[in-house]
Amino acid sequence: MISSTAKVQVIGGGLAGTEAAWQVAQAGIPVILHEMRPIRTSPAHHSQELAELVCSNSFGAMSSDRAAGLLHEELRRLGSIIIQTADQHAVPAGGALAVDRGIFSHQLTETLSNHPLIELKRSEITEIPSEDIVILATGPLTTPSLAADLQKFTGMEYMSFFDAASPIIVGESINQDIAFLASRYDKGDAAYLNCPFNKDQYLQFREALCQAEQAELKDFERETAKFFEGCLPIEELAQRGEETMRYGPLKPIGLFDGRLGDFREPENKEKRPYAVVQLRQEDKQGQLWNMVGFQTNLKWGEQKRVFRLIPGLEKAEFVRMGVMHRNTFINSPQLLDPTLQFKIRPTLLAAGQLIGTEGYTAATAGGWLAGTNAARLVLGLETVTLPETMMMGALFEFISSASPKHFQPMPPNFGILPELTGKIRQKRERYGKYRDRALSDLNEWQLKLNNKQKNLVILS
Ligand SMILES: Cc1cc2nc3c(=O)[nH]c(=O)nc-3n(C[C@H](O)[C@H](O)[C@H](O)COP(=O)(O)OP(=O)(O)OC[C@H]3O[C@@H](n4cnc5c(N)ncnc54)[C@H](O)[C@@H]3O)c2cc1C
Repeated sequence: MISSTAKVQVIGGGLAGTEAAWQVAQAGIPVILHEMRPIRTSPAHHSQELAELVCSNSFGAMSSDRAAGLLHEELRRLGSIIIQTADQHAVPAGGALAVDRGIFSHQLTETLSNHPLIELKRSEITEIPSEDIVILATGPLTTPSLAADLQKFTGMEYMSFFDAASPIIVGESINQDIAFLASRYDKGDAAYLNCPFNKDQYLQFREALCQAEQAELKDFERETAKFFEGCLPIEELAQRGEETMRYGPLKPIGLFDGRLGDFREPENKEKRPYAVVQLRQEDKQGQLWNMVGFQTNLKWGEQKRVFRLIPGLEKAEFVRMGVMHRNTFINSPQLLDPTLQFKIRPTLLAAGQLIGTEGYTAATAGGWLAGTNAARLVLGLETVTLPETMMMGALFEFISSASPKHFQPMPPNFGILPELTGKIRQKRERYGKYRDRALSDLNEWQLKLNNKQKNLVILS
């Protein structure tokens, strides 16, 4: 039962919903945040904490000359609780903003639970509340009953693709006589554990991956199975060709075991690995490591058998196995305004992967915008779109990993500029131009936003 006194309700306590609820509360407005876990869990989540990171623990490149880094910086300046908390609990990740996921999510849960204007309710919402200002942030694994109600409300079919998560390994079970610490091109700290293959080992491993048994997809899923090109299962990559993994997650370039000498010395050339599996630190203590780019749909027993063929992982103990599942999203360009309000009901907003944005940082940016606009609706203020520079950041983060077909579901101004699809080099050049004026534009925009808000808060 939904309280009739609530002004704003946020459904879903993932990255988008957590950010959205915080922005509403920080604007001085009471908000109910509905999160179904642990009453009901999803196929990808493992805890009952808010803002759980379901696969990698990385928010992407940190540097503000990269799309993700620019978005981080913009969100930081806009008071994002997600980015602020990520900064506090960062772990070494060679130029990326990666976090200790357990502490990160736990602290966000505590922070939101202790906010006097946030009421955290642990229950599944099965219908879109008809009253109040509502933000839908239930993510790619929105429960079937709410999804059915949303479909009824919009009158539109969902879109979907398949996505997968990588396994996590106990650090002590990794053979560190074989695995070596290094970041690619020695950038930043030596933050990754790298498991090196020679050519024979690589070919055997690929063969085992191609032969391994996959978990069953349901019939209707098999028919429609479209993978997300930025997050392909490792066995799918293995099947695409002998070299595919070596140009993808097993890329050896820039990685050398310093214990073997200086990589610049010609006699050490043949000691360079043929392929490398990278492990990224999961927690501050370095007790857990996730397998970078090892999303998989193999049966769990097969994952253990095949991944233990990786040099250094012969005795690996897994605390989490890889999983694959269907992601659902709505046709945002048709349904939403760039303010993330539904065209047919402006008091209903949506954010996060449910609207087709991909990645932790883009979900956070959408949550920030939906929360800001929900607050502005309560305050009687005009709703806003993301500043152009931030849209560019969102766009570029999104396209750096997505295939063109996934642009479609993004709302018009939240990262869709059709002329920018494809052609990575061209995108990068254009991005450079935007980056240069990004942060100063943001300051101006923020000032305008604050002034408007201040005036109206005083008036109301
Ligand atoms: C398996 C998988 C792997 C991924 N890997 C990565 C990655 O490595 N890096 C990256 O940047 N991005 C990754 N993504 C994408 C990224 O997770 C999402 O973009 C981001 O988490 C989306 O945030 P969100 O808030 O929209 O959804 P979520 O984080 O999924 O949050 C939605 C929340 O809503 C809750 N919920 C659902 N239905 C209901 C309901 N009816 N009532 C109440 N609560 C409900 C869920 O329990 C959940 O807590 C991955 C996604 C998946 C699914």
